Amino acid sequence: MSEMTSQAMPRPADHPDAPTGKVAVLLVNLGTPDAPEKGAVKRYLREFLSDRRVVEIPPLVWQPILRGIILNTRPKKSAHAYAQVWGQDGSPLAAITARQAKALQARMGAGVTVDWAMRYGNPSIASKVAALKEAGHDRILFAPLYPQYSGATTATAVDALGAALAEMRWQPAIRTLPPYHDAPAYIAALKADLSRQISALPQVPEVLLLSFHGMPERTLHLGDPYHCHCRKTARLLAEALAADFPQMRVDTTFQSRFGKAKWLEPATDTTIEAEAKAGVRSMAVAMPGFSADCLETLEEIALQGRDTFLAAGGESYAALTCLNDTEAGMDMLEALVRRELAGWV
Ligand SMILES: C=CC1=C(C)c2cc3[nH]c(cc4nc(cc5[nH]c(cc1n2)c(C)c5CCC(=O)O)C(CCC(=O)O)=C4C)c(C)c3C=C
Ligand SMILES: [Fe+2]
Ligand SMILES: [Fe+2]
Repeated sequence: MSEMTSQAMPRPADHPDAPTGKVAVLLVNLGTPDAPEKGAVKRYLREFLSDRRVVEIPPLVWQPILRGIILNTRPKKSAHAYAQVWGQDGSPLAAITARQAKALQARMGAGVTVDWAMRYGNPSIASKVAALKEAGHDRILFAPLYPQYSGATTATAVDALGAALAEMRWQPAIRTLPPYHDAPAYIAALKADLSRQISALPQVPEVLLLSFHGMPERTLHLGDPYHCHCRKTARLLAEALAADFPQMRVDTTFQSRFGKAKWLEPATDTTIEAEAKAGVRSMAVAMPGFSADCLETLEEIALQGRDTFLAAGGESYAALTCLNDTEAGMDMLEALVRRELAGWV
């Protein structure tokens, strides 16, 4: 068949050659168990902690430890923690990410499809990328919702995207959202939302901790930019907040330590205790590295953190919420996404 004949032939809308040109945004976060139960948590932790981007110990050494010890002890403890924060609509991380996608869809209008996926557990990145392609999206903005880049979060999400694309004969075109730790829209959203929350407290706290998820300290020396990104976010945010709350001291800490290696310091839990013991009576903790509230913010910081602070002599403790699907948070997401979609829509 000549080129001319084939071009003259009418093409049905569902023909694979039909130029659909549909654009999608896929919001991605870490992932969470399907239920706050031992079995579901074990499946989730097996996938998560088998990721060589997350635990950088040779598999021949790590897998026996993971399967022989950790997966026999941690799921029960973690399931109990998840049960304390589980809501009507499931895991907070999944429920909030779904709400962010819905709110962004409303802002972007019918010209762009917005969906969400998780790096571990469900809904998987592979299933969503395949479904978007199937539905005629030939351009996808892949947006891992980690303001600070790390190998253990951003890179592994992009790895999973790459693995999904590797299964496709005809791939969609891809853009990925870069880290946004110092984006003016991000710092402005945090300043607005945290100022609102702090102003609603009975008093301005003496100390505000900016608590970021930790990482093994070794990753810093290997060149992972995560620690530097956290420090820069903290500096810009502290400068922005100083205008509204000049008396409030702002410090940076790292939470959620896992395993035996040395992690980034200072640690959030020991700092909360040390501050109370040193005479600080009122404290607030913000977690700017989390785009959505999750186990690590709602259980570790809001519940355990309060117990620690009060037991050490503190009197007033507030765990501030993440940007989630607040107006400020959605203004930021919309701005970042529109910037990345330039030329596509
Ligand atoms: C926001 C950035 C995150 C970084 C960086 C990060 C690194 C990291 N995490 C672990 C181990 C665990 N993290 C767990 C939960 C968890 N971690 C993040 C985010 C980051 N992790 C989130 C958003 C969550 C919450 C998930 C939820 O369902 O709500 C857990 C599981 C829970 C538990 O059993 O405690 C583990 C384990 C490592 C080892 C690591 C860096 C190498
Ligand atoms: Fe984590
Ligand atoms: Fe934790």
